[in-house]
Amino acid sequence: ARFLRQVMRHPQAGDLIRFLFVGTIMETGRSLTQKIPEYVNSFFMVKARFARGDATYDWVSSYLYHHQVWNTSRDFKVTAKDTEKIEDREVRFKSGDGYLDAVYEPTGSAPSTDLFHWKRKYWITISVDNSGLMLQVWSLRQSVLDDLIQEARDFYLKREVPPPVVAQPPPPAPGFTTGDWFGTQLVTGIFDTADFSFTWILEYLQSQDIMKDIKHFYVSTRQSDAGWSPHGKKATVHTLPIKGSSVHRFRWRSYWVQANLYGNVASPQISILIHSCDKSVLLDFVEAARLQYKEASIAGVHVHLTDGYGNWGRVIAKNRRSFSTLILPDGIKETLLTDMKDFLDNEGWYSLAGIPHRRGYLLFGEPGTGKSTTVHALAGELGMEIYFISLAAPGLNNFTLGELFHSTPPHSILLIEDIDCAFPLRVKNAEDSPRRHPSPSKAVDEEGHEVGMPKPRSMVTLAGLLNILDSVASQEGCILIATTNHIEQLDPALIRPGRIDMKIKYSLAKTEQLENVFHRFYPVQEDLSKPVGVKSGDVVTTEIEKLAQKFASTVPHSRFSIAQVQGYLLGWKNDPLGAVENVPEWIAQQEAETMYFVS
Ligand SMILES: Nc1ncnc2c1ncn2[C@@H]1O[C@H](COP(=O)(O)OP(=O)(O)OP(=O)(O)O)[C@@H](O)[C@H]1O
Repeated sequence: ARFLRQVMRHPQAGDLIRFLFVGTIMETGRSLTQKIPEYVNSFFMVKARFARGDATYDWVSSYLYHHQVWNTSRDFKVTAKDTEKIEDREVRFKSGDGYLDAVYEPTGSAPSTDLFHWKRKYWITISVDNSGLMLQVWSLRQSVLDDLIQEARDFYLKREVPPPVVAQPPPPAPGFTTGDWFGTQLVTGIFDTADFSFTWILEYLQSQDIMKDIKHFYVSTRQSDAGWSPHGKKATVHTLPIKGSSVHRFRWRSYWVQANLYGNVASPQISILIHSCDKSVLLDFVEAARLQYKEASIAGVHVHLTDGYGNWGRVIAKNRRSFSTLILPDGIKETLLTDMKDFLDNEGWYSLAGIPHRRGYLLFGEPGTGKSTTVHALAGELGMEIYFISLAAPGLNNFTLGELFHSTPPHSILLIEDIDCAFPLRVKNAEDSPRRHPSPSKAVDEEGHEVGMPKPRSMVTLAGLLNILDSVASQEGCILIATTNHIEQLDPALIRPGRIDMKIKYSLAKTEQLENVFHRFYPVQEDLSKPVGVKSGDVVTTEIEKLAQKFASTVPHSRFSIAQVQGYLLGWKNDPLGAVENVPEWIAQQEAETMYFVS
């Protein structure tokens, strides 16, 4: 204490204390003058930061752009672009002279600050820098910011200008993935040719006129592939967008969608990016495409062909064949149709009974008697698609056939034409042998065919085919229809119930069928005195019935196929009288030809 008193008595000590005191007060005052505005600011202001790449950034910036907040900007990036595909936050000129236009964008390289009077009520300070946007709303309430963002979002969803292009997705994996690469505001679906959904999506995009600005095409006049044609089956020239040519943005329902077409002609791919967080929107999109495709296939019949590598490839759209034009002996058509409908309607019964829900039909008989025609007519009548397999197709073996069976969608018709070609051709000296086909128990070569037997026309073996028919690969809910001209060449194991449940024999034309074919060529309409299209002199509607009977009684029954009779009638398509009068000559000619070939 004595030391302290001595120090205080020192003349400079008082100055030092005063200095410290005044210094402290000044420093406190200085920091208060700094803190008070910050405090006042934060008290009267709500701040929000929006990062580039985030959906909120897109909403708010497009909203502000629309309200001309950046009209005062003095720092632009200028690029030449096609202004038909204009993006937000760009000043645009449209010259219409076919050249690209100059497009201005605020650079954001140096921070800039603008003031926005929102709703003539709230002042908002807006700063832009490289990382994004900063908003300061002059208000005590955060709800003002909430309202602003909500309004920006609503504006964004309703606006007519598409959102910015999203970069091409990485190499696709089949199926759906939700916005892994782009953040949670995008839902992405990838579709490639190997999957049926590819055709649905492509046709859907084309039907919405979405690809009208594509500039590079693969052009083909040969393929009748419904998938690629913008005008369906009527077009004679088909176009397939080529790699790198297309990114399309469009509005679907209330969402913005970006469709990218990429890959090459052999394996094109489509990715669909939807500006939404909700995966179900993508599922709805696919469903809409599927339904449209289904409607189109009700108008016609889609036939899927194989690509030789175990995949379903091209799709052909065929005209729907009316069931009434199918001419079979009484009751056959009705039996087939009723049986198939019953099968399709009773899936639940099959599962309760523990029986695999699949059904097989064998249509056998002479060529040209209507087996393939029956399948087409049934597909049209039941609204089903045909998946067509020829066992003699190059590249088809037990493995690829299994793959095809496995990837056939339920509720379709799997058609195997000429199923006998999987087995060795009959040889004369083997004719009477009880077993003419390779037995799984006999020695087989490396391709699975029995040693010593004549080579079959297909790489698919009987054992392989039986395995596939029984295996789980065989799709449930499918109708298998096999056709053959040589039922006698089929192994009994192949056509036993469970594999083939119903066998229908197709015979050469009987009298009633001949009459029917005649009527099909010269249809009669009640209000016309002449049959439709008939030119020959005196024939009137009432006479057609008599002519049909005469024709049917002149042509020997069970001698000619409907295809042969049809071929003859085509030569007289406007002249029923001529057809009847000249038919004996045609018959004699046919018989002479048959004798010539037999001898
Ligand atoms: N029963 C039929 N009803 C209607 N048209 C038929 C009938 N049979 C044959 N045709 C006509 O003949 C043509 C050939 O018929 P389709 O191809 O159906 O015969 P197929 O029995 O399948 O012959 P293949 O055994 O040679 O394949 C078709 O254009 C079809 O219009």
